[in-house]
Amino acid sequence: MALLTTNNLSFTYQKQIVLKNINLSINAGSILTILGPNGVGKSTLLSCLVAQLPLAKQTIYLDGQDLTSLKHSAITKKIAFMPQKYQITNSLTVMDFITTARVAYLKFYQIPTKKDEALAAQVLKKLNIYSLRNCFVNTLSGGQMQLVALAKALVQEPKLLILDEPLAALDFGYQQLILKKLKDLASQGMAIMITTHTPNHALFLNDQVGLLYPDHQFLIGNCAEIMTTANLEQLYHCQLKVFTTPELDYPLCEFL
Ligand SMILES: Nc1ncnc2c1ncn2[C@@H]1O[C@H](COP(=O)(O)OP(=O)(O)OP(=O)(O)O)[C@@H](O)[C@H]1O
Repeated sequence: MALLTTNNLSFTYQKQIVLKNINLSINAGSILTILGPNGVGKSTLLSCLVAQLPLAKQTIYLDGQDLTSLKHSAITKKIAFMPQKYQITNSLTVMDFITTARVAYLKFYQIPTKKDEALAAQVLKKLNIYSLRNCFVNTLSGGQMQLVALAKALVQEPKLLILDEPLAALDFGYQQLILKKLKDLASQGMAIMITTHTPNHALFLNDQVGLLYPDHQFLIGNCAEIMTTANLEQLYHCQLKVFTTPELDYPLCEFL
C-alpha cells in the first residue's frame, strides 16, 4: 500500500485555482521530485499534503487514513515538512531549535531527553554542520539555515520527508552531499518528496518525477519517461536539451 496518495486533489485560493485533480502516490523507499515554473503551485501542493491548508475530505490518504480525520500529532509522527522559508522570530541555538522536532514524541511539557539530543547531534554531524550546534538560528546565513531546517526535519524521524526547495540556497558541494543523503535515506526505506527548480536534481535522484504545468496539468511517472527535452521545454518555455554523457549513468539537462 502507498504511504501517501491523493485522490483528485484540487485547491483554490479565493478565486484562483492552483491545483486541479492532482493524483499522485508515494511509497516507502521512493523519491518523488516535483518541478514546475514559479507560482505554479508546488508549495501549495506540499502544504496540502501536510494539512496546512483547508482540505476537502477524502482527497489525501496517509497510510490509508483520510488526512482530514487525523490529529496534527498523528501526522507529525509520520510526516516531516521543511518549508521553503522559516520565519525565525526566536533566538534558540541550533541544537535547541532542531530538538523541538521531537515534540511529536514527547508528552505535554516534557523537554527533549538525552537520547533526543544524541540523535540531533548525530544528524548535525551527518549533514556536516555540527560546528553550528551552539549558534543562534537568527544569526545563520541563508544556506546554513536551510541545512539546519533539513536537520530539524530529519530529527523528527519521519516515514515521509517533504522538502520545499531544500537545495535552493546551498553551494554546489552541499547540493551533492544532500542529494546523496536523500538517496541513502530512501534506500533505508524513507519516502521523500522534494521540489526544485533544477532539472539536474531530478535526473540525479532518478526516481519518480512530477511536472506541474501552468494549465494545472500534472504529469507524473518514472524519471526517464518524464524528464524528456520536449516535456521540459513545454514546462519552462525555453530551449534546453536532456542528454547523456559517457561519464555519468544518469542524463543531464542544459540550456541551449
Ligand atoms: N496565501 C496565499 N493567498 C493567495 N494566493 C496565494 C497564497 N499563497 C500562494 N498563492 C498563489 O498561489 C499560486 C501558487 O503559489 P505557490 O507558492 O504554491 O507556487 P510555487 O510553484 O511554489 O512557486 P515558486 O516556485 O515561485 O516558489 C501563486 O499564484 C501564488 O501567488
